[in-house]
Amino acid sequence: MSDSDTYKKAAAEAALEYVKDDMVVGIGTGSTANHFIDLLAAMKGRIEGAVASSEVSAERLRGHGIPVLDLNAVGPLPLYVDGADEATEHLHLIKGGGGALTREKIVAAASEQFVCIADETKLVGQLGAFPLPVEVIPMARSHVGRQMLKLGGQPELRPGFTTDNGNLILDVFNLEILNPVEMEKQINQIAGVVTVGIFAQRPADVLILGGPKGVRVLS
Ligand SMILES: O=C[C@H](O)[C@H](O)[C@H](O)COP(=O)(O)O
Repeated sequence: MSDSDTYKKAAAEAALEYVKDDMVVGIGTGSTANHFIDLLAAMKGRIEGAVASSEVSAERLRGHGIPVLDLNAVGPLPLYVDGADEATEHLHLIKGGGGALTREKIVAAASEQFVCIADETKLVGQLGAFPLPVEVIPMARSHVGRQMLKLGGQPELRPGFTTDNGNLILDVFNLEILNPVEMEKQINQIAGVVTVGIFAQRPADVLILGGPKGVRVLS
């Protein structure tokens, strides 16, 4: 296992303490969330099940025998655990490197507590070095791309990628995200945008960072 993977796993392990008996747990997507899913398997008899933020996570949960439930059938969730591509000390995030941002934002919005797990290299002073994923309706691809140029970013269509919702991803390079809450609102309002990968209006509640010196918790 690489160092980065070891740190991701350590963060995932630390998140297990937020899981309580009989919970339905919201589950994210990506390599860090995968560690969490694998560790959660040991608790499968104690939780009611999980709501997945992607088909790939649902598959992995089922592979461990963890029941995957429909968000509409379970109502608000007590806990959501997911990774991030970038995080600030204000617990604002960029997510969507794996393309699952829309369902992730839905599950985060429907959860009382959002515990974000990551290796400590994800902690940044300002969001935006990671190209910002924006999920768009296919016919709006060019229109949204032009609006991103006006905001100062360079959009690139993620090649050969379709989201679980049948849409496309624009990865927007070099955006200066000085005010994540405002930028999230502004991009969300562009016609054809399904979801922008800034998670600031609903930030994480807890950020668990794994690193060479152990695990650090920001909240
Ligand atoms: O769409 C994917 C998600 O937002 C992931 O949580 C994010 O890309 C981080 O992934 P990883 O844990 O693999 O670094």
